[in-house]
Amino acid sequence: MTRILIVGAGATGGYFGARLARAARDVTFLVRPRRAAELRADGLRITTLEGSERLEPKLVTATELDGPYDLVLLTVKAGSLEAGLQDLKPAVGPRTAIVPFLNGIDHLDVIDTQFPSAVLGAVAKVAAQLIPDGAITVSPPGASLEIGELDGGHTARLRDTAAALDVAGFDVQVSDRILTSMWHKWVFIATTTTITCIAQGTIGDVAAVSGGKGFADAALAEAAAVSGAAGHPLPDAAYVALQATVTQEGSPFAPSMYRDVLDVRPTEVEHVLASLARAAKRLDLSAPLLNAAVVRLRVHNQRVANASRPG
Ligand SMILES: NC(=O)C1=CN([C@@H]2O[C@H](COP(=O)(O)OP(=O)(O)OC[C@H]3O[C@@H](n4cnc5c(N)ncnc54)[C@H](OP(=O)(O)O)[C@@H]3O)[C@@H](O)[C@H]2O)C=CC1
Ligand SMILES: CC(C)(CO)C(=O)C(=O)O
Repeated sequence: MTRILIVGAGATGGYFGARLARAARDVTFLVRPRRAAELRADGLRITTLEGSERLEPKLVTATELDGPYDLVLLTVKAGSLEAGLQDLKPAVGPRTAIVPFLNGIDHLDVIDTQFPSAVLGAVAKVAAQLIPDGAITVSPPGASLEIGELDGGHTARLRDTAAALDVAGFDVQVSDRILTSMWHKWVFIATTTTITCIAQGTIGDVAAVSGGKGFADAALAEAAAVSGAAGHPLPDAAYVALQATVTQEGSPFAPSMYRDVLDVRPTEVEHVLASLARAAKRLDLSAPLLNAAVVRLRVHNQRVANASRPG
């Protein structure tokens, strides 16, 4: 059976890992000592609209890793990427496939440098949150995972990975254009983060005020222009659908980075927003809203860092 290692048992790793464990896949979570203690004491607790469940997950810490796994789901945030890859070293062999859940695309090169040819492209979708008591809450509309070889190839490891991940609780799709899918999700996450973090409200809050829809439209236009100029244009129908989503009245939607702001946690501003703003600059595109959101979130991150400094 495919040996699966989930790096991180936070919102996404905990949810997808729990679904795989429930389906009797051979799943181990690589966690740090504090999370290991919490999970040993309280179990891995997941709450969805259908109810709550508790699992006793198989855990390992970095010093306990004893050899390669077949498949690694990398579910740490961007700020923990380098350290996570370092910890992961004993678990990656010549045949290990790594599936990263991170938004954006810069991590692909970082992983490839450390573990050449191991990484698959991936788009993870779920609205999940690790709450302060260590449980994970998941909101509708459900979860999915799209994976693919970066060169679009149809390899045996891709087929094996998809088969190992094909369980109840999330959809799995294989794509021969995974980089484009990653760019398009990046457009979505950067747009909704820009809208909600600058305006300090949900998508519905912004759509409800005068000027809100125009602001949301403009944020989408900036992000989509970068994707297009980078070689991944949004098809017209996808653009129109995104436009409807980001201007939808009554929408309670808020991306994970806005939830991070509300909960006073550091955001992935450099990886998700600043990187796209830099791409805009390289491509000679103007992106004033993206740049404003970058500054807004850098200030937030600085406040969080200052607050956690002793004295
Ligand atoms: N949340 C969401 O709805 C979605 C998030 N994403 C993306 O997925 C990624 C993960 O997000 P999310 O799951 O929300 O993040 P969380 O913060 O909820 O979970 C990340 C987990 O990684 C753990 N971790 C960090 N470093 C290590 C390490 N070296 N070894 C083991 N565990 C480690 C942290 O544990 P600790 O610090 O306690 O040790 C934490 O529990 C992000 O890039 C995000 O953008 C994508 C789709 C949806
Ligand atoms: C947009 C969403 C919820 C999709 O899974 C996401 O990736 C995030 O909020 O970080």
